[in-house]
Amino acid sequence: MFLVEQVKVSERSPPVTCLLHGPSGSGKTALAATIGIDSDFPYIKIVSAEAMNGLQESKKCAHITKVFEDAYKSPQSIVILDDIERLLEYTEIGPRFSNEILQTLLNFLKQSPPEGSKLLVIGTTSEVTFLKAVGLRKAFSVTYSSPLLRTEDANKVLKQLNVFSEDDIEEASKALNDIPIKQLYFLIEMAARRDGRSKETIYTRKEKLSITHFLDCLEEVTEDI
Ligand SMILES: Nc1ncnc2c1ncn2[C@@H]1O[C@H](COP(=O)(O)OP(=O)(O)OP(=O)(O)O)[C@@H](O)[C@H]1O
Repeated sequence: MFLVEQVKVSERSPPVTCLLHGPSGSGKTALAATIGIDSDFPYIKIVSAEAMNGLQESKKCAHITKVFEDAYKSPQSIVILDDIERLLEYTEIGPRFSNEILQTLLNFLKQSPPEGSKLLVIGTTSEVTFLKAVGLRKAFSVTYSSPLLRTEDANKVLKQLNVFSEDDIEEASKALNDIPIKQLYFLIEMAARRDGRSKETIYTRKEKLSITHFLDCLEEVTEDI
């Protein structure tokens, strides 16, 4: 929430910009959304590849422009640029991306909002090297790396979720290291299915998850990688 406070006290200047980078599924979008929800800003908008699906390049630029222009009408706003590499239509093979969308984003990251309007831009990416190569990374004033879960982090998440018995929480977390939080949820849900239970039953803590099934699922998923 430091970022939100920084926007509130900022004088008229370029927008406060923060890039969250890290592996896919490590919680970047969730963190950006939480910052938006916890702020009391009247305008919060997520620009995502899903929302622009099927649009031509020029229409995508127009969509992004509209989001920023609407933000400028609000005294305090947050624009989340989710999965920037996907917004830029980046493909590793080639590599290819949309220069028109890149220039549109660079323009809004550098441009000062009009007087009376304060803006926080949060970008997320799993492809920070690509962003660096096209000059987008340095357009953000702050960068934050979203980490994988280590054993002690997994332990905290499992304690909160409370899907295992106490002893099993310790055993499960010892088996986990350096995994994205999304993969932890995936494993829990996979183990629940194998147990013949719905994920709702597990998450609502009506029944505990079998550690044996969980560890089997972990082994299978790790083998697949
Ligand atoms: N702090 C958290 N506590 C609980 N669940 C979380 C947390 N952060 C993320 N999650 C969950 O983990 C999953 C993945 O999170 P998210 O989509 O934010 O990752 P991401 O890094 O943006 O992934 P991608 O790069 O693939 O878009 C989501 O289902 C989300 O609800």
